[in-house]
Amino acid sequence: MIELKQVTKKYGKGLQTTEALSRLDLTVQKGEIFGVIGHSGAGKSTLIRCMNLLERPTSGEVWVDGVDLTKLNKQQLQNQRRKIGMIFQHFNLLSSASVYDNIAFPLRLAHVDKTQIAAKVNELLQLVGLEAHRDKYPAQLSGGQKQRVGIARALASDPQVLLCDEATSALDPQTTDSILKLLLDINRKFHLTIVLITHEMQVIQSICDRVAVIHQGGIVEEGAVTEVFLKPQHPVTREFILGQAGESAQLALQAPHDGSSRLCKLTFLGEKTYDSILSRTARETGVDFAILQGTISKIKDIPYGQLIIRLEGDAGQMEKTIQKVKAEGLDVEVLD
Ligand SMILES: Nc1ncnc2c1ncn2[C@@H]1O[C@H](COP(=O)(O)OP(=O)(O)OP(=O)(O)O)[C@@H](O)[C@H]1O
Repeated sequence: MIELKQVTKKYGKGLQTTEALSRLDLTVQKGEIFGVIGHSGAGKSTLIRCMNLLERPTSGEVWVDGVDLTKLNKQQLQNQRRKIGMIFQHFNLLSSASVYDNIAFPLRLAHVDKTQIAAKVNELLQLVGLEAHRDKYPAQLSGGQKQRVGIARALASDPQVLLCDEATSALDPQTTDSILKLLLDINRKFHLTIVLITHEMQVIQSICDRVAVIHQGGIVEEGAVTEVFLKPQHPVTREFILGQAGESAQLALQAPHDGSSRLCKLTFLGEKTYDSILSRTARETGVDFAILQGTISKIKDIPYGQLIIRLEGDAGQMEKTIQKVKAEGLDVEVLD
């Protein structure tokens, strides 16, 4: 659906040049929710703004729905952009226009007739749950309501892609959840491809199917959220995930432990999350275990659990335990 090929973006000239993106390749599939995560200055905003040519890449190609946007003239680009909606961290609403008029704005620009506009805006107001607020002005709305207007406006021209530029970063956690839920509903209802950028792993974990980690203008890790989240490879990805698990994982690793014990991290995914594989296996092999840290959560709607345990007992039996739980489908990382 979206393909970036060897995209480089440089800002400034001569000695003042900053290379925000360096020969970056990225593919987003139709209908998926794709997240890009990275620290401040990594190139996230530049990347998402290159996807609709709000920023024109210095070199490289940007393909959306089979068309290379970088090759289009102004009129062709304008037409193609109707397929790509965008929402922003600070909403970018027209402050002197009502909720209704903000949503109607792109339709009026496209010379859609009045009756059709009314029908479409009413439908969108209902979709985002703002029917009761249609005549209010942005200043009279909460942050979450403003973002709902932003979403409705972005959907007015029935786009195939929705780009979300830090869309929940200005919102409190509860409002963030409600906006993420709305994005997920829209994705499922309309099979809309969604690309979002964020610096919060929680956002990726809640709604994304795939994720790319961006660092210094390049993608350092990419894959299904379950893969990247549960088995992070790159140090930057590990930082994001460890940042989330917080202090408790660090404390677990400091537990007393010697040659006659092994520290292991077990990952349970899907239905296995609720299975008693560990105690069953330990009973069979006769080893003991201490649970040092545990998490249970969801990645989108897939449950997962992670345990840091200390196995204690005969070396051979500890090894047998590890092999058995692996054979039962758990992922085991021997930490020490
Ligand atoms: N208009 C600009 N002119 C010059 N340099 C820029 C411009 N926009 C971005 N940059 C630089 O490009 C790099 C990437 O910036 P970008 O805004 O894409 O990162 P980001 O990951 O979105 O950061 P943040 O999370 O802080 O918004 C940074 O070094 C930034 O200073």
